[in-house]
Parts: sequence; structure tokens; C-alpha cells
Amino acid sequence: MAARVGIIGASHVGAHVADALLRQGLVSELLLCDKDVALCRAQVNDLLDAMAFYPHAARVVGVDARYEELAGCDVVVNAAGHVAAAAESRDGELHVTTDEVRTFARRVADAGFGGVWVSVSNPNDVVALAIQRLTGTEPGRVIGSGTTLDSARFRHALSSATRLDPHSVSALMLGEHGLGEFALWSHVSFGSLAPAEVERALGLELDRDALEEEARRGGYVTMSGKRCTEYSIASGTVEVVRAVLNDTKLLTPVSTYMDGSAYGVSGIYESLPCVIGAGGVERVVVPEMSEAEVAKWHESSRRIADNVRQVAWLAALCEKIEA
Ligand SMILES: NC(=O)c1ccc[n+]([C@@H]2O[C@H](COP(=O)([O-])OP(=O)(O)OC[C@H]3O[C@@H](n4cnc5c(N)ncnc54)[C@H](O)[C@@H]3O)[C@@H](O)[C@H]2O)c1
Repeated sequence: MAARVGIIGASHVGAHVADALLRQGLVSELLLCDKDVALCRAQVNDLLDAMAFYPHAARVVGVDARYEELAGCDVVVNAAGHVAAAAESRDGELHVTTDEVRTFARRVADAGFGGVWVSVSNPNDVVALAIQRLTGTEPGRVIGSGTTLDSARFRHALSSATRLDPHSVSALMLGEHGLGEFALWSHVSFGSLAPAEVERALGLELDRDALEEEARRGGYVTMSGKRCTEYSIASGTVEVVRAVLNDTKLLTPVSTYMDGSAYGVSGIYESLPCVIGAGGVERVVVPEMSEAEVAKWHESSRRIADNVRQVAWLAALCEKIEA
């Protein structure tokens, strides 16, 4: 195990990703990068103080804003942003996070980075697209964390409603990582059983619209109390990073480049179930959606495309967008 991971943005999300990677013993070297040099150094020191409690000792280095030093990493996680601007909506960070990406993406790529980007910053689909367009990286090697987390939130909502272990709930949120996301109710199952069977057995009726909304708004519930989200997103991100480092072929929804095969959408990033391995997104699985779900998918795609068009320099770098 000699995995090197770089993290850009060492605040709530970046630091929790770092901690989760070390706690799971997934890395031998971790490079933390933040333009707030004092914060970067403080996070490095705190993690090194914790090293005796992690399963393996790892090298943790602060590289401040020397982005070129990330070139030798297997994975670079982008958690750079300004979360306060996303308090009302993830779109609040649209110009901030895309501008920040311009300060480092090419520098990392030009220094020879040949690994996989996992981008967490919001609006997630737009930022992942920006990294891909700026660096010219093969699209599968730029992954947006997308609706991995929202799907976990949906499982949380379904688990609370049924009192079943979230591990027995299989449920996906797809589309935009934002208010356009939607629940793929046609594919929800509980231990391989259909919702109707579980409703009958447990003597309850699931309020489908309310549960979908709970998953969609879950992030804002957390944000309203602590002004950030960190444990859940770090857990979801590390699941994706682990799939890349260990080539696990994890099937989970992430934001990936649309090439027209998903109901005609192309030229943007959006979340669908993907197989993730050493090559990043190695396969996209387009689910058979109901008519209503396809309509939500297109609505979601239009929202992402509208955001992309608001960032003029990014729109100019894009191929034709069909949404
Ligand atoms: N995808 C998701 O599900 C999800 C969940 C939670 C947070 N987020 C997003 O992740 C990002 C980080 O969240 P946070 O709570 O840690 O935010 P934060 O505002 O607390 O921290 C962002 C950090 O990024 C640093 N930064 C900004 N631009 C930089 C640059 N060019 N180079 C180096 N460092 C830079 C800042 O100095 C700051 O320390 C935000 O965009 C947030 O919206 C996404």
C-alpha cells in the first residue's frame, strides 16, 4: 500500500477527508493544500498529532498553494471553496469555486498529474466539468462526488421511515447534486424486496414525495445548524477514493461526463450510477427510468446546463451542450 492522495482545500471537508483516509489506513502519503497557509499547517499538525491512533503511520505534508507538488498523487480531491456562499443554495458558490479551480487545475495537470480527480466542491457538476475542460483530462478521470452523498441521505430517510438498517436499503438519488436531483423510486429496494412488499409486511405507507424531499434537503438541515457538512461528505468521498486506489469496481452514483447515451444529454457532468476503479469512472450504467423520472432527469440536466452557461469562460470551453 503506497497510495498518495492530495487534497486541495483543507477546511471542513478537506480535513475530514484526510482524517477518514488515515483512519481507514488507505494512504501512505497525504498532501494537504490550502491557500490559507496557517490553516493548512494547523491541519497538518493536528493530523500528525493523531498519527499514533491511526492504523498505519503515513507521511502528512502541507504544500500550501504549491499545487505542482500534487503531480505525483494517485488521486487529488478538490474541496476548495467558500462554503458560506452556499448557505442558501449550492449555486451561491458558482463563480467562487469555478474561479478557484482556474488557479490550480492546469498547474496540477501541467506538472504531470496522471491520476484521478475527485471533486467535491459545489456546484458539484459544474466544478467537475470545469476541471475536465481546463485540464483536458480523459473524462472518466475527473469524478464529481455528485449524488453519492444524496443517495446516502435517501437511504437515511428510508431507514428512519421503516426502522430498517440503512445497509439493507438500496436507493439512488440521480441528476444534479442540487435541488434538481430526484429519487429513482423505480429502483428502490429493501434487502432486494420491493417497497410495496415491505410496506405490507411492516404495515406502513411510505410518503414518497416527502422522503424524496428529505433526501434533497438533508444537506441544508445539517448546514443550518453547523454551517457546513463534513462527516457524511467525507465518508462518501473516501468511498470513491478507495474504489480508485483499490480498483474495487464500486457501483455508485457520481457525477460524470454525459456523452448523449443517457436520454440524449451531452456536454455536461451529471450523476448516474457508475463503476469506479483504478481508471476512475470505467463504465456508466444508464438505468431504465419511468416516464416521470426521465422528465425529472431532463429538468435536472437543464438546471446544470443553465449554470454552466452562466460561467462564460467555461461555456466557451464546452462542446455542444444538449440538456
Ligand atoms: N458535494 C458535496 O456533497 C459537498 C458537501 C459538503 C461541502 N461541499 C463543498 O465542498 C467545498 C468545501 O467545503 P468546506 O465546508 O470545507 O468549505 P470552507 O469554505 O470551510 O473551506 C474551503 C477551503 O478551501 C480553501 N481554498 C479556496 N480556494 C482555494 C484555492 N484556490 N487553493 C487552495 N485552497 C483554496 C479555503 O482557503 C478554505 O480553507 C465547498 O465548495 C462546499 O460547498 C460539497
